[in-house]
Amino acid sequence: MKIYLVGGAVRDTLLKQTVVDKDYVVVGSSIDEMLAQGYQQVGKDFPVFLHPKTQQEYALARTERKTGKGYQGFSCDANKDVTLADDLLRRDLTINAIAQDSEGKLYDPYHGIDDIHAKVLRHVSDAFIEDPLRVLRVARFAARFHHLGFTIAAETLQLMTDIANSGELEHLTPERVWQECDKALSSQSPQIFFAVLKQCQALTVLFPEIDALFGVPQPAKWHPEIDTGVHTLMVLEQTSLLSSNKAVRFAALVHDVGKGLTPKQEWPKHHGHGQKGLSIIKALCQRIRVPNEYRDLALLVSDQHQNIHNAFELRAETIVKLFDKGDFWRKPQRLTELLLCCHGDIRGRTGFEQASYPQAEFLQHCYELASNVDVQSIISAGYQGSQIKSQLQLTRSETVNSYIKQRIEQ
Ligand SMILES: Nc1ccn([C@@H]2O[C@H](COP(=O)(O)OP(=O)(O)OP(=O)(O)O)[C@@H](O)[C@H]2O)c(=O)n1
Ligand SMILES: [Mg+2]
Repeated sequence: MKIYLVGGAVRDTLLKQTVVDKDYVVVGSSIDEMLAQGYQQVGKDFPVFLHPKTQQEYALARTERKTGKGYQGFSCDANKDVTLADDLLRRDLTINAIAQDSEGKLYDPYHGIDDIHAKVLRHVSDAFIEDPLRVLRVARFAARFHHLGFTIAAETLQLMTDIANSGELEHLTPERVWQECDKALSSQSPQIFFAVLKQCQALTVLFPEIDALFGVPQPAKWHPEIDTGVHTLMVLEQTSLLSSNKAVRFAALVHDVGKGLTPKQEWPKHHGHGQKGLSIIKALCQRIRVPNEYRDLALLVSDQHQNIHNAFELRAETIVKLFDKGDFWRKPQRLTELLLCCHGDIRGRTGFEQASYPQAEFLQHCYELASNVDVQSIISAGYQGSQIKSQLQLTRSETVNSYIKQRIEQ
């Protein structure tokens, strides 16, 4: 048998990127032989094993044939005669179909190295369409390598569009969709993931809530880019530049989904869109199993972003109530996360990419002052039971109020 390093590790080395995990392909072996050598089989449907010591993934070279719908409808053949070239042929992209032997020699029958130099994401063969998850994978690689200048080959984008239009994406499990989305959110340019899904018509199937924002206008005075879908991806881009926190990026993505519900006759205004968005966000998060931590921040951002933009017009009492509602006394980082999204929202407009956001500093200062109010002194002053809470709120509001007055006088 012969073992080759394959996939991400070879690609990322050639791209001079950090190698995350190592995948190996084993040619000329069998399940029994692998087990006899101490490898542990992990794949139920695929002959994939873990190395007894390193725990890295070793897969028998295989060919695949689609037998049913979705991710699981595969039958695979991993007999001893399957060659390296056969195995590489069934892989998604040419840049992922380069193998390297233990001496460092590269095997590249489908010209992945040329595509690395040309910065092209190109499918290897027609087998591409057999796995609908690849639509999401390619969108994710486009997001991950966007800063290096990578684009998707026209023929590959066409195949992705064909898959999207075939209805195959509907068979992907919610967990797989979220897994790809979550990885895309940690890439350098998450907005490209969604832009690519839009381009190949997969967005309407996978994220109809986001797709619905394209073609919805906003007032040109505040939004020179006008289109809400365009704005949404700009906000995701700008927020991602401000923060690598995936929950923050997700909240940025969905902050304006409520605008998709505005009746046409009210366009380009979107009264109360932040509150209208809440039910959409809840349904989206339930559908694709978004973690609660992401969902809760997204709900907060949708609900509060307009309020936060208007921070300088808010009364002290309203500001303190906002801190209560967001549970910031227990989770101070949530205020920071909310403010990052709001800053990204302001920057995610044509011509505002460098805008500062004084509301953030202002509210952070209000928060610090309010959280310094000492509960103990309220208790010592003789307040009891529910009085403590209302007195605490009152004192916090007074503290914030004197800061506001002092700011205005300056
Ligand atoms: N749906 C899929 C999943 C994986 N692969 C192949 O299996 C390899 C390993 O898959 P994976 O570890 O998921 O991706 P990597 O390309 O290694 O990228 P990463 O660095 O994210 O692990 C890929 O390179 C690709 O050759 C594929 O062709 N089709
Ligand atoms: Mg890998």
